[in-house]
Amino acid sequence: MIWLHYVQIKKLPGNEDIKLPQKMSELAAGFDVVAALEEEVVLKPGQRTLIPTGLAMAMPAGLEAQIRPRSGLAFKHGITCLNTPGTIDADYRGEVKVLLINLGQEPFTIVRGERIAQIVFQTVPAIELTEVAELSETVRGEGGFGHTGK
Ligand SMILES: O=c1ccn([C@H]2C[C@H](O)[C@@H](COP(=O)(O)OP(=O)(O)OP(=O)(O)O)O2)c(=O)[nH]1
Repeated sequence: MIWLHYVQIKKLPGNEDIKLPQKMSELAAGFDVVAALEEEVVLKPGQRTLIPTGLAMAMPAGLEAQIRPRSGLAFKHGITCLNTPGTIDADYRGEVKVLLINLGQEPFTIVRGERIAQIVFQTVPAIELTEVAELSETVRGEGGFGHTGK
């Protein structure tokens, strides 16, 4: 069964022309989001920039939204999200922004309305942290960071 979550989304003033995040196929996990830039931005190799989406959201408690790169932009141009996955908290009411970085060799131009990233919604488990003096024992113990070899 598919549980439907209701997320409110608002176009910020001056962004009435901006498309709402859109699934590009029936079962796509992500909603593509577009750049709400007033003027085009040229991202030089190694440069990062915060791109506005012109949108704000309100999710029910227990959801988060992740801002993830688009694989096509990453593969063809080296454009990715620096903080991937970016976290949008359910109580955040500011403009959703996308932190892009150009890891490619060429300058990359971003224009208004271009699909720059995707939003994937996730449920967040309710967690309560309990401080303890001793942790339960496991076979792995403190092994990590490649302790099982290649
Ligand atoms: O890619 C992102 C990441 C974050 N945000 C917004 C929504 C999120 O709820 C808020 C805070 O993000 P985060 O917790 O990652 O940032 P922080 O560096 O811990 O800042 P803060 O002290 O404002 O929480 O910024 C975005 O718009 N895009």
